[in-house]
Amino acid sequence: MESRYIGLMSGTSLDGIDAALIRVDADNTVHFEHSISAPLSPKLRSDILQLCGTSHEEIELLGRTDREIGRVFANAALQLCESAKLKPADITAIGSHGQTVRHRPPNTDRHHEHAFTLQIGDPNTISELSGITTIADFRRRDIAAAGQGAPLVPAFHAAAFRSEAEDRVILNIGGMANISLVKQNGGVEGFDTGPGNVLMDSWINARMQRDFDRDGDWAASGRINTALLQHFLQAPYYSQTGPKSTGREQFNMLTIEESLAYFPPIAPADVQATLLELTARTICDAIENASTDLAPVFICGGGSANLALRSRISTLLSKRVVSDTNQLGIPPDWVEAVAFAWLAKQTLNHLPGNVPAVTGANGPRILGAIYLA
Ligand SMILES: Nc1ncnc2c1ncn2[C@@H]1O[C@H](COP(=O)(O)OP(=O)(O)OP(=O)(O)O)[C@@H](O)[C@H]1O
Ligand SMILES: CC(=O)N[C@H]1[C@@H]2OC[C@@H](O2)[C@@H](O)[C@@H]1O[C@H](C)C(=O)O
Repeated sequence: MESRYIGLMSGTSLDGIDAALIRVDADNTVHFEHSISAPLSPKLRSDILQLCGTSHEEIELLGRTDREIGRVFANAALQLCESAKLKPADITAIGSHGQTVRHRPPNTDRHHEHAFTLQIGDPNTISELSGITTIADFRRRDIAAAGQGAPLVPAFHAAAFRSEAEDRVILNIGGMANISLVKQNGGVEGFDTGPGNVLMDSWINARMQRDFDRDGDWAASGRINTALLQHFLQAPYYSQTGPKSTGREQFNMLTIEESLAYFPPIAPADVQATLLELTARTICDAIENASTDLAPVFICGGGSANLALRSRISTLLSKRVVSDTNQLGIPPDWVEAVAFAWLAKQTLNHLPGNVPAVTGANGPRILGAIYLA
């Protein structure tokens, strides 16, 4: 029997809520059917940013924002149903990623007993207001099993994008960037490579009050500062081996400013050009190390629309075919939300959603909790 799921995602970039509708056939084939994006109000965006920072936090703001995100996520799900001419009763479940406000995975200075990750967007509220069973809190079970809690999309990439003819690299460029190496033999590897759009977004926001550098035009107008690039590349994250995951805690405006303090003033456009080069280089180095047999690369996430970044990635990976997930049937902007719709299906069917080889968890785990309608 076929069933329908909704995936709700608000990522590190804070550019809005992505809501995607999938249909899953009796043979488990996933079809991307419909999508909408819903904005975050300036007030909610600024509250979330405050919670992502390490100062001025308070339980009141956390509790209030958790409920507010629950409300806007529920509305996004209802709007998606309306737009797809479906009733809430037609949807088996929502998979809600929520909004990450802190990600402290286990790593060299934090053992798994002290690791935690926090995604907010109250699933009780989503279930109550939408009338749709909601599955949420996907990452914390993996952390409890000594995993990174991220990235979680590799299991979906393997289920949806595997080819029997070739290995494939799926590159997601969101706020952070992550790769999945989907092997033709059924295996999958993956990790966060480091910054995706987050550093370029932060810099243009600080200097030009724009949310992002459209098409990478500003970066393309500047020149790469080699010394600054080398300085950025020394961040320990890039040379760490996986399992590894990261977030705004490690890559943010403060980390840019700390590096700039070592140098005489650098033209802002040159800084942007250098940040784009850093992003492209760290992504491509990670791909070359993970996949030595020139597997083709399929890009997804908002960064796939950054023409200058895409062109630089294609140049650095010139021996490979680089395209995007449109070639695989899902438009780049919707892969993450679709992945959380699919993860909801996994949980509802008591199937694991993590890949222990990716996250480092002690074993496969059924992720999240179910909030019945
Ligand atoms: N035309 C464009 N030119 C340049 N950058 C773009 C363009 N369109 C989108 N982007 C970038 O994509 C970002 C949004 O990407 P996306 O929605 O994948 O992020 P996200 O949901 O926060 O992802 P994640 O959860 O993986 O961090 C924007 O902040 C911007 O940097
Ligand atoms: C903690 C968290 O929210 N991480 C996100 C973020 O955005 C990209 C990268 O960092 C990845 O680790 C993850 O998202 C995707 C959806 C994942 O879990 O696969």
